[in-house]
Amino acid sequence: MTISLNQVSKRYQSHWILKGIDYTFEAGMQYAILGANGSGKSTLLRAVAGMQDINKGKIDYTLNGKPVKPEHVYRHISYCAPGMDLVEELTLEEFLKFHFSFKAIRKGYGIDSMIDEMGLQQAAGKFIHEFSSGMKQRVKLAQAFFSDTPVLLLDEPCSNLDLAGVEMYLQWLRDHTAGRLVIVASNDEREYDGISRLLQVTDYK
Ligand SMILES: Nc1ncnc2c1ncn2[C@@H]1O[C@H](COP(=O)(O)OP(=O)(O)OP(=O)(O)O)[C@@H](O)[C@H]1O
Repeated sequence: MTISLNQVSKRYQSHWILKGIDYTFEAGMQYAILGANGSGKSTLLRAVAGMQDINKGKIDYTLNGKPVKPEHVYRHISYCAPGMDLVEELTLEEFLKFHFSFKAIRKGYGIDSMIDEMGLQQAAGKFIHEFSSGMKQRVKLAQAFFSDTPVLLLDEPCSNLDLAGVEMYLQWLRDHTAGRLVIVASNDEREYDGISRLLQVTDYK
């Protein structure tokens, strides 16, 4: 999917956070959105995901040369952010089965092999409300990476991860992104290792 931003601007109350963004995220490419705390990275990523209204401008989505209606965009996007909720009353296995009853799973993977990749075999039957913050972050990353979508949007993907978790993330970034549009919002260099297309939100103030 290609996502084109045309003069996209966003304000909260009277304060403009982003102004006049003209930028195209090309299908199959990897990008990082960079900027200081509070500069608007998460806001921009949510707008790209169709989850955040904008005050000016337009965002166009094209899949295999055909326009996608904004109300259908969510079907093609996987999104992961620290603030997003998991269904904590479910066990890990139940949660993954629930999530992947709505979104197709990437070819060659099943619930068990995914839990293996997450390094959470011992926690498969445990309730998510009993997980640590780093374990929850692994689950959030997995439900995004292993969904069979052409777009992967990752906000601060290494939040709460230990070193092994960061390695797991970087491995997934190498293994599960071929042919997908990947956009990482970050101010941690490890999170966009190897990504050369960088968008600075401070250029749009
Ligand atoms: N719902 C909201 N209502 C009012 N202001 C908001 C809202 N959400 C974000 N903001 C403000 O918009 C600005 C950008 O926030 P945003 O979360 O996009 O920044 P960020 O670059 O992702 O920050 P960080 O690196 O700390 O995650 C901040 O000043 C924030 O206070």
